[in-house]
Amino acid sequence: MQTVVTLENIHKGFKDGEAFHQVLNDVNLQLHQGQTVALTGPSGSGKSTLLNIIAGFEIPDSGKLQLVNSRADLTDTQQWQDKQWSVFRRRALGVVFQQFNLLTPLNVKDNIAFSLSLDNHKWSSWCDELCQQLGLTALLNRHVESLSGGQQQRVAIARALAHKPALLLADEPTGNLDEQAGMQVMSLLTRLAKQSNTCILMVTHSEQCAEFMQTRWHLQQGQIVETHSTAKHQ
Ligand SMILES: Nc1ncnc2c1ncn2[C@@H]1O[C@H](COP(=O)(O)OP(=O)(O)OP(=O)(O)O)[C@@H](O)[C@H]1O
Repeated sequence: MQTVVTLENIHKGFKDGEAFHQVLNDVNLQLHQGQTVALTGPSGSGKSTLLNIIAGFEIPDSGKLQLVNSRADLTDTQQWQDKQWSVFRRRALGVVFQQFNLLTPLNVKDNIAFSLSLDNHKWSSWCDELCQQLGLTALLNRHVESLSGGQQQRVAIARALAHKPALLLADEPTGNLDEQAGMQVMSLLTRLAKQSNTCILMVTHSEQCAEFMQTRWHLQQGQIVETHSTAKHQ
């Protein structure tokens, strides 16, 4: 199976006044095509930091991060400049973070189409299917700022999956939804990711959301201390 991410001996800390707070302390992991993982752990344990490192929004203090490139090989990111990071993000990565970062002057369709256009993709039947399954078809011409939090969350998911990324990083992707809507979105997200063979690494505090992923990784004291299979809904 194609490996899409490897982290070897990753360390990351932040200065806190005079003190130094070690957040990730020798993290090692691999993610493969189509694999789905729930990342859990106490508040402040470094879950978002780990996602930010994989997305290139934070640079590790030490260690090796390899990511899949456009030829489906793994590449060491140490020498990557902004250009290589942006190519990786628009070709291989989808993100659904807590702030949706939707383009508020645009409507739903243009938000999704804009992100596709960054890598010269056009609207396809897959986009129609995504929108239909996410209940967005009737909302395509609505400005995103007029949508509810839950509707915006579904737009963020459609935008993240429209280019069939090799990797989806999701940080509490159902955080703005009530329990029933959250479960529906999780079910859709995992089904759609399966259709595009996308690997998902999802941060969650919700036991029920975690059960939609095949595997559970628990982050504590800077390390992934526990891994086991969950996959209740597979
Ligand atoms: N840019 C930053 N500058 C300084 N400290 C930071 C920065 N980013 C994260 N931290 C600190 O690193 C630690 C881990 O933060 P992180 O957001 O990764 O945790 P988390 O596990 O995602 O937490 P939560 O579940 O509450 O969202 C926290 O103590 C946080 O204050």
